[in-house]
Amino acid sequence: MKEKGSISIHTENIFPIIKKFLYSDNEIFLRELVSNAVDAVQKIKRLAALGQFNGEIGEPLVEVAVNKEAKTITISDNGLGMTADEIKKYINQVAFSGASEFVEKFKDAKDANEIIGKFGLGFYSAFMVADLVEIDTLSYQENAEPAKWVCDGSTEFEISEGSRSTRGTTITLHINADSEEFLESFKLQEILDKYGKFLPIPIQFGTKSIQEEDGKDADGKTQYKSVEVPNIINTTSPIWTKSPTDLTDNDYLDFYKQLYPFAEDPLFWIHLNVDYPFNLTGVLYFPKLKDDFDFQRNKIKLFSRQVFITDEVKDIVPEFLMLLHGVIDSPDIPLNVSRSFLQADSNVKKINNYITKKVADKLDELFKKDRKAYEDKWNDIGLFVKYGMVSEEKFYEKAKDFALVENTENVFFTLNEYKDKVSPLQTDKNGNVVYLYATDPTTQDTFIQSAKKKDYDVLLLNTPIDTHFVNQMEQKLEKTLLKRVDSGLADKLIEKDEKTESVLSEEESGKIKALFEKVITKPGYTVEVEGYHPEELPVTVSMDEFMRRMKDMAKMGGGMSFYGQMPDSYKVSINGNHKLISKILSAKEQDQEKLAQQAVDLALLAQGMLKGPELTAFVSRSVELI
Ligand SMILES: Nc1ncnc2c1ncn2[C@@H]1O[C@H](COP(=O)(O)OP(=O)(O)OP(=O)(O)O)[C@@H](O)[C@H]1O
Repeated sequence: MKEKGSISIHTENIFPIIKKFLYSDNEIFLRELVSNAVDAVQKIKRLAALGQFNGEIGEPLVEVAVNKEAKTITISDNGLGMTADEIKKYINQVAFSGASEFVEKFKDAKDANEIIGKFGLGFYSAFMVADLVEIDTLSYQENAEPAKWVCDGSTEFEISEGSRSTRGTTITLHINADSEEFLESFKLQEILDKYGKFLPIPIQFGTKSIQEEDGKDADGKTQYKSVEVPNIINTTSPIWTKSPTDLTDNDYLDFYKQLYPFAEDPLFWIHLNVDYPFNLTGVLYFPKLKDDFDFQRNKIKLFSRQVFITDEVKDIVPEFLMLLHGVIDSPDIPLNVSRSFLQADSNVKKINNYITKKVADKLDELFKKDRKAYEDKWNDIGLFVKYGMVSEEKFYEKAKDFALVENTENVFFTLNEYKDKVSPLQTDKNGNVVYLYATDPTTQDTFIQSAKKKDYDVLLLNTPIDTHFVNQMEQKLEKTLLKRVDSGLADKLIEKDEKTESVLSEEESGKIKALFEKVITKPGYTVEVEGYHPEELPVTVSMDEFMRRMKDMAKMGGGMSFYGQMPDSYKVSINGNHKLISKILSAKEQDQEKLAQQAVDLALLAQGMLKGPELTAFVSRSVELI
């Protein structure tokens, strides 16, 4: 048997094109060939199970070997093998209509995956690293003859009698000069670890030495000897392929360590398992939110039938869950196609919804089962939950029942509980319930205390996501306003019908206003004199809630850049009923300004806004006044 022929495509030579486009990702050749080998072994097992193959299957095995001298890498399997006709059918008839279309379509392609998957070119990725590829194969079929296929990367191939005497396939790659790095064992080991750690068939790569017991010495101590054993690089049944009922917490924790050896133990996990309307299994872990660096490094890994594909899971996993860790395995995700396709793919949307729902269900379960434990974890999971609530409507609907808010006394409430708690005292004259919140309890302490004096409650909303969360709550919760505790005096924040009358006459108010306007020389400050409770602060400086929020959003890149550019504007509220104000009014003319200045500086100081030369001037004026 000897035959020559042309690979059926219309243009001369696709391989230089493949090489050119695929070069950046060339390590995936090993993923493609090893997964073909795994498929072949799984197929023979299936044929045997179906009674269509009655011979010995033997121990399923895929072997990867490298020969540095000969500059070859071989991938052998004891799978179903191919006949010469099958080689012609599966290997030669490259599944695309023409190289010209191919070139046209993918001239801008950056990602090898895009091309390989689209055209069923897995096997041809071998030519990214080899300038000669051989297939030596013996089919499982009765009386099959071994066949050999050789191709040098042109469209010419040669089929002849093969040399394999046992069922299966050996692919030999003659590595090209540019790809000699792949002849290093450590490099191959690294690639195998990356893509093949959880393949379902044992993958052997050389041997390794282990210590084995070897009798006892004269003193009765156990002796050891070193023995060479096959180096199997993978775990064939990773936990996500098992049923949750067969797994213990330790199994999940061990697996987590295997995935992320340097990460701290996760908080909890979710086992995903669905087979309709799409196939998906996996385990998602909620990590502890300690180290930003870990987030960047440890990502969800995406597998397709236990072959690692990528850890770029954007579009498949909802964005707010990208901070989770773990694995997702689905043969239904079109892994090899372009991003725009992914976004439009309905399976991907369903998967996205499914994961969102599972995560919500799990959180709901934890919340209901052990509220205390859930609260203890809130600092870590709150970020996911809030992020999810602001970014996914469907998630909000579920999460509103188990999302927590924490007040400045570190007590947790659900949104409904909080509403019930504060409604009686914190409803304003228009029927709006006003939630007060602090973003920085240390610098906002004066205002928190002033709110507490009125028995108002203050929430702690001090994480980066809270700026958005505050807006979200205001939009979603009926007749509810959120005001940062330092955006005005408590009396002003929650306006009630009963008004404290100012003890100052109109003339006195005007005098005070003019005096303070004179001492405040900075632009953007407006002065207002009103009658608040005498116990309230004499002078407060605040920024309007709306303006400050918009500016915060602009800072975070929330698309409010218009507000970001507006100059800062502050309101100086003078409490006409405070005795300090009466004192200023009755002070000697020359002292009035000094006292007013001092009162303003104290207000700025309380807000952490008094800095530099102004702070220095304040200190020396204080000394003088004492
Ligand atoms: N080791 C092997 N043993 C038996 N058949 C093989 C082997 N490698 C490849 N084949 C056959 O060649 C075909 C083409 O392989 P190729 O990798 O190009 O595409 P694929 O595996 O069908 O798709 P893809 O790799 O893109 O997912 C396979 O479908 C299979 O029938």
